[in-house]
Amino acid sequence: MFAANDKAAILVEALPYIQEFYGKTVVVKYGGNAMINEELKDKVMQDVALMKYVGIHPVIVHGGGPEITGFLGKVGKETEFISGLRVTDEETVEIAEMVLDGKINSDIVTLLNRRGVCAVGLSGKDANLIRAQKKLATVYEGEARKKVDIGYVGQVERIDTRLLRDLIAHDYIPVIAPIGVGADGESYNINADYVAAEIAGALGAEKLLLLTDVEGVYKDYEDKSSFISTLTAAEARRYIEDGTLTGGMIPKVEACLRALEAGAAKTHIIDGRLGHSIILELFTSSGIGTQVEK
Ligand SMILES: Nc1ncnc2c1ncn2[C@@H]1O[C@H](COP(=O)(O)OP(=O)(O)O)[C@@H](O)[C@H]1O
Ligand SMILES: CC(=O)N[C@@H](CCC(=O)OP(=O)(O)O)C(=O)O
Repeated sequence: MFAANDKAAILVEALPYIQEFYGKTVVVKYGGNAMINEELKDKVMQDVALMKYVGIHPVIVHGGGPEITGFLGKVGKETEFISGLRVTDEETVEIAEMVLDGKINSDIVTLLNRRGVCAVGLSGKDANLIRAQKKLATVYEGEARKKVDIGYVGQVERIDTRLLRDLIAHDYIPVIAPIGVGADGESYNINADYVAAEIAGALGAEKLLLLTDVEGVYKDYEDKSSFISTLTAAEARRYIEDGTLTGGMIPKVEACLRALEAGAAKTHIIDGRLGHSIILELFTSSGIGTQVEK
């Protein structure tokens, strides 16, 4: 265990960060692949509660890809991803909404509330929070790229932040499921990274933290010594085009770039498998993960 002086040093190390982030908004994207077990989930909830109690305004956007895949499997439906996005027919969007809004969102709200904060669950349909339209997937083939129709997959058209700002002003923690609403009331399945990015941008968040199941970004995914701690926008774009980044890392890095462009100050991709990764990133001088910069 730590000696008393070491314990005090840890708290004192956090002080400048607590001062810096006091009163600021931090958007946390909690991905399905980082929801590994109950113990780890509770550590995320503790981190969020701690943020709240030191005066930061946390906003949670969650995913749940693996759980959606599990439910689709139970009803005999195959899952296909194109460039990190789920191909979503009418039945799939219904199941995705049920799993994300009906199950995962409510589970997170319950866990957070048990940690002594007041969380409020929302889908993007509530108060028209997330207006969406159809998104086509981009497939990169060397120099060429093509657009593919993947069904009820949405892209954010507009975030209406009024409800979020009201909730934050009254000390509630918004917990948001990545379902958008179209012009005719139809539901769109949106990758949670993109939703988190738009929300972080619209709220002018101090930070966007994307929790995932890797340490961060690697130049060569097979070589763990090629870890990148800071990625510039130009490098990020090059790595998407040249295939350095594949699958779910594409929306994640794109989300960071979009959040920066839309008004967020800093973005980080961090390892959600590591207990207390949020407070390690926020309150220690070394930080963790990959920071994506403008
Ligand atoms: N260059 C890369 N560096 C790190 N991860 C990468 C890279 N290229 C692809 N990936 C993949 O991206 C995945 C993270 O995306 P994803 O599985 O969608 O996470 P989440 O469910 O947290 O949103 C990693 O598990 C890894 O397999
Ligand atoms: C269009 C699209 O791919 N939507 C995602 C939404 C959930 C999500 O983003 O979950 P993770 O953060 O756990 O990956 C999906 O259907 O899996």
